[in-house]
Amino acid sequence: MKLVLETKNIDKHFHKPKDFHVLKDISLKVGQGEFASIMGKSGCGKSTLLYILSTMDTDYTGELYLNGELITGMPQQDLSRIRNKHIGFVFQFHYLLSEFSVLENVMLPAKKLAEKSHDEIEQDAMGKLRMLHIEHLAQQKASRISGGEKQRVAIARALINNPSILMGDEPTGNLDSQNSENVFGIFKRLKEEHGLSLLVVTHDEDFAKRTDRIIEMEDGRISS
Ligand SMILES: Nc1ncnc2c1ncn2[C@@H]1O[C@H](COP(=O)(O)OP(=O)(O)OP(=O)(O)O)[C@@H](O)[C@H]1O
Repeated sequence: MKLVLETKNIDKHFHKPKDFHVLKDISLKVGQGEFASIMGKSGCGKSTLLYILSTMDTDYTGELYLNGELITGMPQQDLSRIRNKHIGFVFQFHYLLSEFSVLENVMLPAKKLAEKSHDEIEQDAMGKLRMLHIEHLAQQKASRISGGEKQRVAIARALINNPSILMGDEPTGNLDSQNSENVFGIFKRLKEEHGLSLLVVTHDEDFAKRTDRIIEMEDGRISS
């Protein structure tokens, strides 16, 4: 199986207010087309780990590989490009720009990457909206759509640069059960129809049970 994400022996300490060994010897692998979830008690280090895996935090020891390439130690400028191109991120809160239209929000990460023309990016963005059955919302202001719709727009935005992996930090944490189910269905379809890899931190056992693999964390370690 082709590996999309791999870590070797990741350790991290917080130094303030006192030394705290938050991540301990984290080695994990996520293959192409794999849908994995991370579970564990509040405070066990899940978000801290996801921050490192998504290349936003570089203050750790050990190694992080994306598509077989060593990411650890790369200059910030390269990291930001790799992040934008290869990693999609969906948070608990959608972080859409409320005064921009849905379409403009989805186009933003592709504009930042600046590899395609405005028209191509617009076509791609409409394609993602169609895929998520929200193309009718394209011209709506982001502030004027429902919570479930906002999360689907956030997923479309995370997919606009065709990432290798989609990461989620409690992506259904703010949603009711019907909208959570919709998001699970979308993730499953992305895996099955598009071969996307997904790694999702969740407290929702029902969600996690239906992923390919649950990575259990306990006190900064992977326990199973
Ligand atoms: N910047 C920081 N400085 C010091 N300690 C921190 C910092 N950020 C997080 N922590 C601590 O590190 C531990 C792990 O936090 P983290 O947010 O990764 O946990 P989590 O498993 O994602 O929790 P939750 O499920 O509640 O979101 C917690 O004890 C937290 O208080």
